[in-house]
Amino acid sequence: MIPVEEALSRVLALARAMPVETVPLAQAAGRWLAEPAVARRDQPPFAASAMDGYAVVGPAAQGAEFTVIGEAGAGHGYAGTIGAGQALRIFTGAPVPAGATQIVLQEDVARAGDRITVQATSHNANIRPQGSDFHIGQRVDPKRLSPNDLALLAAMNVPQLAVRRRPVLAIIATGDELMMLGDTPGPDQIIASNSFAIKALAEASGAEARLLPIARDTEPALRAVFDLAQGADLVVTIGGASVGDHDLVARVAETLGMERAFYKIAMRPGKPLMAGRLRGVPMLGLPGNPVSAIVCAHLFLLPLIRAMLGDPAPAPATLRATLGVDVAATGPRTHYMRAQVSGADHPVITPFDQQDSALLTVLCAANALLIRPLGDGPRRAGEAAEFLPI
Ligand SMILES: Nc1nc2c(c(=O)[nH]1)N[C@H]1C(S)=C(S)[C@@H](COP(=O)(O)OP(=O)(O)OC[C@H]3O[C@@H](n4cnc5c(N)ncnc54)[C@H](O)[C@@H]3O)O[C@H]1N2
Ligand code: MOO
Repeated sequence: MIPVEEALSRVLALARAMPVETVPLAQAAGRWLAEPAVARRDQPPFAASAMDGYAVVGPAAQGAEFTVIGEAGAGHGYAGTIGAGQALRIFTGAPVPAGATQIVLQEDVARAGDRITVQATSHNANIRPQGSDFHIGQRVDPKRLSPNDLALLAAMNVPQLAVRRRPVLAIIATGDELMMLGDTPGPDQIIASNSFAIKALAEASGAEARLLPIARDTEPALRAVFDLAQGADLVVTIGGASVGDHDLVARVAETLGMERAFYKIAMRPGKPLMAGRLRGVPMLGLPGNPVSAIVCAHLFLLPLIRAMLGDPAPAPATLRATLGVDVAATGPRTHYMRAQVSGADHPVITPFDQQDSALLTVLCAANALLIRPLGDGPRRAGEAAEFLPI
């Protein structure tokens, strides 16, 4: 058994950056930008009015009078220049005319024909200078693209983006007891439920996941499903990782040439995790117990996917909280306890009493994994602890 940190660094060492492809901006949400994108214009491209009102040569004090000589709207600038005593009717987003230094809010003037009288002194210019958001040439560096990033890049007039290709993840559930959702389970069977969590987690992290047929517990069946995984960028098996007579994953993967990075980790749940390189791509053998498989996905699969997509800091980001209850000493494995964190400013974390790695209901009630380091002594309520939000 190797420590979790060592296992993670060996998993990340399996990652190769995905190739780059170009996609239209409208299809780039959630994708990983691979190369800097560069603004092709200033924003705003001209000094723009921030308010509906009147452009004048300021400062406009209470009682000042101006003659309105024209109008500018968003998309319709005014070609002339504003001089002392003159005002231009102007609307939010319109280019500020030459000469004007202040936009007086329409609420702050009284208008009679083409004359306006300022009712209240204001020192706000209400003008957004040219380039006050960004300048031509400003870069957006590689990152995962949020909806906000897409708005920024669109404003920068960048229609195409160089992004990492999504890694294709092949998911192989193994075991004679498993049935596909929708089929009728026999008396000794359960639904292959883990695959759906793994698929959803991987897709939320930027991969494209494919559920392969369930592999029965024979070497030829497993080999046949491994063959179906060819072409994937990443292979994940679920189950069959332990020491039982029917746990064939390691044996079959090795006959297919898997170079093992490690097998077995000092963690709970997830001890029988296996990792390596199979037919040129990373492979993770997740344990079958539902919570073990899903916890291992958070700790190893998602960081691996992030590393393949170019994330420079792919490791899981942990947070700190105060223990809500006393906790017992840990054994020789780091324990990832299903827990509830509450309180935004001063988070308090409380693990569930039930920690069996088969309990999906407990996992679903949890919003965090309380990390109890291996070999740690008992801890009292009120002490600090680390957790991983899930
Ligand atoms: N003698 C020992 N027995 C076990 C050990 C051990 O060290 N010595 N380790 C235990 C630990 S820890 C785990 S975790 C499990 C993992 O075993 P496997 O990876 O071989 O998983 P399976 O035996 O195939 O299945 C375990 C459990 O999970 C259910 N399962 C499997 N796949 C799925 C799926 N896709 N969806 C939902 N549920 C699934 C399966 O039916 C079993 O109930 O081994 C312990 N045993
Ligand atoms: O991964 Mo195993 O559940 O440690 O139960």
